[in-house]
Amino acid sequence: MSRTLVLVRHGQSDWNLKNLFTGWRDPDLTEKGVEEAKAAGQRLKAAGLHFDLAFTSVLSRAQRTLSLMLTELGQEGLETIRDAALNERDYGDLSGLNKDDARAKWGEEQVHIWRRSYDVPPPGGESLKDTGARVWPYYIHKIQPKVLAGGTVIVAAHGNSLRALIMALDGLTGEEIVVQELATGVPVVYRLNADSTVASKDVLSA
Ligand SMILES: O=C(O)[C@@H](CO)OP(=O)(O)O
Repeated sequence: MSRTLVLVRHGQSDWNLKNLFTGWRDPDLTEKGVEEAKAAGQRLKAAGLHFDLAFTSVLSRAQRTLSLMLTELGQEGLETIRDAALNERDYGDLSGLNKDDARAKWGEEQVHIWRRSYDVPPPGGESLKDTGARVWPYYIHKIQPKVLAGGTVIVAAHGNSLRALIMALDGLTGEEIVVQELATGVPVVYRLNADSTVASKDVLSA
């Protein structure tokens, strides 16, 4: 029984590089992002992982990251389910704004609250709690059953949709998740027990 779940945040996007709030906007990967995705695939291969199913969002940066990893793994044709439930948190009115310009306008503290607090949404957007409200049911109903059936499953998604998932898997509180960051292109490998609790967690960093 493999019961393995791998989470990977997409490689650097063009808007990560430009320091813009991205959310549901759809920039492509940068060259660095492409290299990060390939390196993630190589690390998964070196760890001996072979996947039964993939999940990703409907956004290009996550889909392309998945496709680049699967090419490295020699699994280009892997069955893949794409769903907006795994999209990045919606940044609302901040989408497309420069993060430093936002700090200059609203102050460092307010921008940090919008970016990292658990339940304060940015104007017109989603808080991490709101993001979890769509990610957690999707995980419980669609992803977890495949893992508990013994599968090896990869999820290529986004900084905040994956932080919401990690909060649930690791049993973190709203205060504890605030300081958790997720690097681009770094696979996090969970092995689950039959009762769905986490048996082990390994971060495959460079
Ligand atoms: O802009 C975004 O959508 C996210 C992820 O890049 O940024 P933040 O780190 O502010 O949550």
